[in-house]
Amino acid sequence: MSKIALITGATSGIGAACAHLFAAEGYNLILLGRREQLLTTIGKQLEDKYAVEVKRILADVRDQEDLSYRLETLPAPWKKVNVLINNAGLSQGLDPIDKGNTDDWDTMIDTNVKGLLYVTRIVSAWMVAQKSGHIINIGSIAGKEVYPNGNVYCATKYAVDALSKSMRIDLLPHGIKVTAINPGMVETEFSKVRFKGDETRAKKVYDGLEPLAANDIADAIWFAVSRPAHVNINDMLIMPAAQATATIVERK
Ligand SMILES: NC(=O)C1=CN([C@@H]2O[C@H](COP(=O)(O)OP(=O)(O)OC[C@H]3O[C@@H](n4cnc5c(N)ncnc54)[C@H](OP(=O)(O)O)[C@@H]3O)[C@@H](O)[C@H]2O)C=CC1
Ligand SMILES: CC(=O)[C@H](N)C(=O)O
Repeated sequence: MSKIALITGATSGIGAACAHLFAAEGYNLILLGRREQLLTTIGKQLEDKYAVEVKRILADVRDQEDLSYRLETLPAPWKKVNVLINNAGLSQGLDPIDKGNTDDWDTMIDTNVKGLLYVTRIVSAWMVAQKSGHIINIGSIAGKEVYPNGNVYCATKYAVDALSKSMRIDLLPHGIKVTAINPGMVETEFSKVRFKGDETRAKKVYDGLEPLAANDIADAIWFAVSRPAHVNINDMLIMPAAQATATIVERK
């Protein structure tokens, strides 16, 4: 059987770009997300174009019981996952701490931290059993430096940074690589989700500069995954040329 990549949040943005790139490289895919129509369409496109096999998992990473059931009931050959891309994540709201919406906080913590942990708990155990694997965690520049009103989103990405470092230690004896990929501004559905569907506000984030595209991050992930067996890329911080820090950008 070909190699297998499991990608969470595969229905848009960085996750969908990874699905295309890994399929083009001949990987069979397990695609996970909540939007069934997109999972179906993307899966079919990749099967037709690249003659790879695709399993779709319609799941919310916050729902531990359902997620566990769906992963654990995969047929045994599909549990031989070579690459796990922990990409599902989101930001909701951009408010000072005294005005934040606590439901948004719960959503971000439950998705970006607890969801990532639930998936990793299961898939890392499969990797330990097979004594190989590569886990890619999608962090952020927001996990390297905080920015005004980023508070809880930044905290979740700092947690991802800490988890990447500690997973690397825990999984070292088992021959499993862990890579943290930390993007700056990437134009995806990210800002639309952050601003709850306000397309005008979302577009403004990228006004006057060329942001990264989802493919730029997929390329970086592929670079990390395609290194020789003795090489691990621990951490990458990738920003548009027009971005210097989380908040300092050059707009024309
Ligand atoms: N775009 C950017 O500027 C940056 C993004 N990032 C990170 O990159 C990752 C991907 O985001 P990006 O591609 O930009 O944004 P998108 O909004 O385009 O993609 C997010 C993906 O996550 C999935 N997702 C969200 N919540 C859940 C959930 N509860 N269960 C399962 N899947 C979920 C969505 O699928 P569905 O709705 O179908 O469930 C979607 O496929 C995130 O972790 C984000 O924090 C980091 C730095 C910068
Ligand atoms: C500051 C960034 O680049 C990031 N996309 C975010 O909004 O957190």
